[in-house]
Amino acid sequence: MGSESPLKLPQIDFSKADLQPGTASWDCVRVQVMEALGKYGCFEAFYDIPLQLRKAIFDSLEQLFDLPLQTKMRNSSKKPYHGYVGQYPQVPLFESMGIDGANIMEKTKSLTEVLWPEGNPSFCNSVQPFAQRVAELDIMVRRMVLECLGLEKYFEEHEGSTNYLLRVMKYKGPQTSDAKLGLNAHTDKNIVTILYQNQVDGLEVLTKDGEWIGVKPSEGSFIVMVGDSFHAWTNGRVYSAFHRVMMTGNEARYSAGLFSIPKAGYTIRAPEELVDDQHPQLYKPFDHVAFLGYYYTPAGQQDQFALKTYCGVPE
Ligand SMILES: O=C(O)CCC(=O)C(=O)O
Ligand SMILES: [Fe+2]
Repeated sequence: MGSESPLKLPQIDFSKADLQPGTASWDCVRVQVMEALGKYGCFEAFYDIPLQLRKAIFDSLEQLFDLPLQTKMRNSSKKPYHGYVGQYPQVPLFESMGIDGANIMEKTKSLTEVLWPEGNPSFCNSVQPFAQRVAELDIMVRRMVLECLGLEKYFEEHEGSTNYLLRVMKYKGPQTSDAKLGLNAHTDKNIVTILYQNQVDGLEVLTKDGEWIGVKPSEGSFIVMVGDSFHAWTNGRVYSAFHRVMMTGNEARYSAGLFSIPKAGYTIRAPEELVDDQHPQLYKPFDHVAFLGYYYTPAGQQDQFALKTYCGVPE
């Protein structure tokens, strides 16, 4: 089925002022989160970000992608997919820039200086607060999942084991009403991804039943999505969904994804509480950086089930 499918992602309201652990509204949201992430691997979150910041972030993205290619390419990184990525013949509409540690002002500032040696305070002053605010949502979601699994004792370890990468994307409009591939179908490899987009839709999510849902977030809402590492850590209790971007029309789509990513040296291992006869262990413990070593080989890039190939436990 195409993106005309009437299916919709679950919508969850995080905009209540008192959404704190231990409150009745927290417990109510947490049940919805667990249900959505178990079933779809993602949901739409209503979450307040000041209107001014929302506008500023898209102004910053436009400025960034309008820079000359040579300038954008100055953001190179040893870590795969953390620097500038684009100009791929298979996905000609797509380009993306990684902002490693975007929630930390020093880090965002140093990338800003690479791109704009003359300075660009409005860029840091939109990107850093945006990433910080979205990181708070990431933490809430992860805490809720751990609580639902009765594993809150692991929360601090879990929280301390990740870094944030803000990856911002531009997809050119294909100038046609035929849907063109913006980004290949994939599952994210990290813990949790939180996506925010402008008014141009294009994201599609594959359900467990094999139907593509066209995602049409309301203005100002976010898409929260589980990555393979969280799926593995929970021994499958949360699902990591395939998703892709399909583009039509003339307008450019801008999106920003905050990725929580396991730190190098942290072994992802499902806690013993989550492994039993009904729930046999799905993956052997693995190091995320080593796994990416496989994923970014030519074979890994062709492999839709890279994590399973890399460390899946045979049934
Ligand atoms: O642009 C989007 O909405 C999706 C991007 C995405 O899936 C990714 O960067 O992993
Ligand atoms: Fe993705």
